[in-house]
Amino acid sequence: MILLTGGAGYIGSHIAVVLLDAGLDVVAVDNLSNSNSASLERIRAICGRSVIFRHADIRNEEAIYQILRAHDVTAVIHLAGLKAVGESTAQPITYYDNNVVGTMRLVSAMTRASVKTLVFSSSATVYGTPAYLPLDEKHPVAPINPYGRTKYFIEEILKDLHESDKDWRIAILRYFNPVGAHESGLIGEDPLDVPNNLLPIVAQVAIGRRPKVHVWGNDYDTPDGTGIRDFIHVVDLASGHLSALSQLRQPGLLTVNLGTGSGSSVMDVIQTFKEVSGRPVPYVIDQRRVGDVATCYADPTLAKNLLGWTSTRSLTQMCADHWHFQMKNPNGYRGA
Ligand SMILES: NC(=O)c1ccc[n+]([C@@H]2O[C@H](COP(=O)([O-])OP(=O)(O)OC[C@H]3O[C@@H](n4cnc5c(N)ncnc54)[C@H](O)[C@@H]3O)[C@@H](O)[C@H]2O)c1
Ligand SMILES: O=c1ccn([C@@H]2O[C@H](COP(=O)(O)OP(=O)(O)O[C@H]3O[C@H](CO)[C@H](O)[C@H](O)[C@H]3O)[C@@H](O)[C@H]2O)c(=O)[nH]1
Repeated sequence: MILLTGGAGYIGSHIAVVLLDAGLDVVAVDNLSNSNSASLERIRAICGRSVIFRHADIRNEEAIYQILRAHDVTAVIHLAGLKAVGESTAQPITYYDNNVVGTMRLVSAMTRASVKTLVFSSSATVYGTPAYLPLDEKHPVAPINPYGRTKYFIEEILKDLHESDKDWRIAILRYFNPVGAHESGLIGEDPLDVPNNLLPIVAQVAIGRRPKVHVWGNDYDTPDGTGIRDFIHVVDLASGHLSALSQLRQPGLLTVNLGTGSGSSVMDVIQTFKEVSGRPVPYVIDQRRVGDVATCYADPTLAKNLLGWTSTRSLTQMCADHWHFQMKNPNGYRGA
């Protein structure tokens, strides 16, 4: 049995599908602070079987311990956390409490239950401003906001834990920019508030929920002047977790990028989305957003060599699947 924290969320729901499809059993823990339990019903519709759901907070060590014991959990995939960069700057203590303290309570419960296999969701945001590209795992880490620092501190805590007890099997996965949705259109990204990330904004403009995309700067040192990111299909990202679990059959700690290795600009995304949706995507050029870097993409070689994992889905597929979910669920899971 795999415990999936944050299992009702965007990436968690896609990981649940990949795990169930691989024949594994899943217990999902989520406090639903940024998600809707409707996603869990949709998982059942896709896979023909369910995840077990426990509504709990990862900071509740006793509750997590009881769940680990009751379900004979052998490994944990840990996604639960807060992820909005701007909010983390306004509310740093909330972020440190939820993400860092939450992870400490979780690993304490795991230690008590003798469950020592952990896959952790980190982020390319730990690299901060790239000193060189593509970003490999040896690139220095220097996050530039509290959210990024929570990920960095958790990585360090997990390394210390592994140093202290070599029985631990830990995979730290640094995600680049997850986008898209399951091909069924049943699960996808459903931001509860105004989205910050590019794809959900573009999708909401294409469907008419917002008037236009604000392109944050077209004066970067990139071919079209707009920012470049390594967008990765969420289903490819999810399958990387299955590969990481297989690799953790031996004790050890690994830190691996999950990205495609190629970058697309903001204008590439808008143009591709326009093509796959057949809808206009009006945009306006605006000031640069504070804290943004010009270009960020992964060197995915280690993931290939160590995990035997590579991403396979194109930007067109990412936009098409994102659009499919948006069309089927114009108001997200609300009303589902
Ligand atoms: N989406 C991205 O761009 C991105 C990029 C890099 C890393 N990540 C990381 O991946 C993970 C999942 O991200 P996502 O995009 O699916 O976000 P999400 O908000 O959709 O999912 C996170 C889930 O965790 C739950 N949660 C939050 N705090 C909790 C707590 N204390 N106890 C129990 N549940 C809690 C939320 O309700 C939510 O369902 C996060 O850790 C995030 O930092 C995301
Ligand atoms: O309305 C928008 C939103 C975004 N952008 C641009 O689109 C690109 C991508 O922006 P996102 O906000 O979608 O993604 P970021 O790369 O800024 O950040 C995301 O990916 C990072 C990892 O690379 C971290 O995980 C971070 O938490 C997560 O939000 C940037 O050039 C940004 O300026 C716009 O032009 N307009």
